[in-house]
Amino acid sequence: MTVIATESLSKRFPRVTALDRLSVDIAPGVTGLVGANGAGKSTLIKILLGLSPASEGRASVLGLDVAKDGSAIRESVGYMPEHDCLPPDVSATEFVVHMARMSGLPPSAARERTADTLRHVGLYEERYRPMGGYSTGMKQRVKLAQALVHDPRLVLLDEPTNGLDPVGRDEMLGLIRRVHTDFGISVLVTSHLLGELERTCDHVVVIDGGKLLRSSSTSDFTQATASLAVEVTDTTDHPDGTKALRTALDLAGLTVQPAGRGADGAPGSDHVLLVDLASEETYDTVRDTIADLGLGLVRMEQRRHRIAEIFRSDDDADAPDAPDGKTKPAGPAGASAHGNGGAVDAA
Ligand SMILES: Nc1ncnc2c1ncn2[C@@H]1O[C@H](COP(=O)(O)OP(=O)(O)OP(=O)(O)O)[C@@H](O)[C@H]1O
Repeated sequence: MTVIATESLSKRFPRVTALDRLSVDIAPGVTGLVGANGAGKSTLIKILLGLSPASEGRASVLGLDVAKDGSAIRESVGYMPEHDCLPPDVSATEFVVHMARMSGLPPSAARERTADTLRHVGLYEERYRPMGGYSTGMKQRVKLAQALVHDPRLVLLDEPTNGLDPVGRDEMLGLIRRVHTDFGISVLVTSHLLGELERTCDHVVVIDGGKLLRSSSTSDFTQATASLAVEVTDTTDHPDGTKALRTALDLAGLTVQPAGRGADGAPGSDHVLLVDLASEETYDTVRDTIADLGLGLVRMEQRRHRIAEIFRSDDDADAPDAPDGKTKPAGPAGASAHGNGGAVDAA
């Protein structure tokens, strides 16, 4: 079963091709749509909602044709737009009730659902305050609440973590996950941060220049790219701390290489080591080895993923279909014609 299916979907504006023969099937669950700014994410969402016609190709949402059934789609689908769209003088309650009424709910059901959804997004206490005084995080929560209020089967969330600090991001990602686990609603969530979607989504679709780069389960992405970037200080005992650490980690049986220069030509650092994340214990081994050597730890973090790595893993695997058979990659050759390589980082 698919909730969203596109077939050779294209959208051309006079100066730019925003979507270029995009074919992808999205199953129920939480799916991340990742791409750099301008990759075509918002354009795809607008087509899926029946708000903007495609130039070519076909798309269906919940089995409905986007070209013909726009209003039926919008009845069953919630939409959280990217940009700020909240009237500053009204309260969250007034606004979400209004959106519920616009979706066809009778007044009492609209009030009830509004209270439930605002509670779900953690805005219950502040719900009667004018939204002009809300923080960015609170505004994002109201936008999420209005997308959920009419009890949709699917929600399309356009950059819901935009403008949030790391804590706010984590909270929003947790809420998004619970939209599916608590209510069974499928989610398509866009971001330019691959790393944050990896933590939240069952499946990740990557687009670049309007083309499909890759569509696969999140675990496939993580396995393909998991490594630990480690940077240490030098000491009097170890004037080249990085070298000493590399030798010790080799002896401890870990696979280590210098970060050097990235495959996409981005500058790396001679002082950063990349350690293959064989298991959770890798963290402990690295920490203990650094402590034994008496070195200072500057940073230890899961390595940032870059679009270039996705190209590389596609090459290595000869652009295979995902195990569930849903993937139809456009292939790295076509995708690399666009200039956004390296612009998508992990959170
Ligand atoms: N109405 C429009 N007229 C002309 N060009 C457009 C229009 N809407 C989008 N585009 C162009 O289409 C491309 C894809 O834009 P889109 O907004 O879908 O990207 P995005 O992945 O959502 O990026 P962002 O996160 O920056 O919004 C961009 O080059 C954009 O400038």
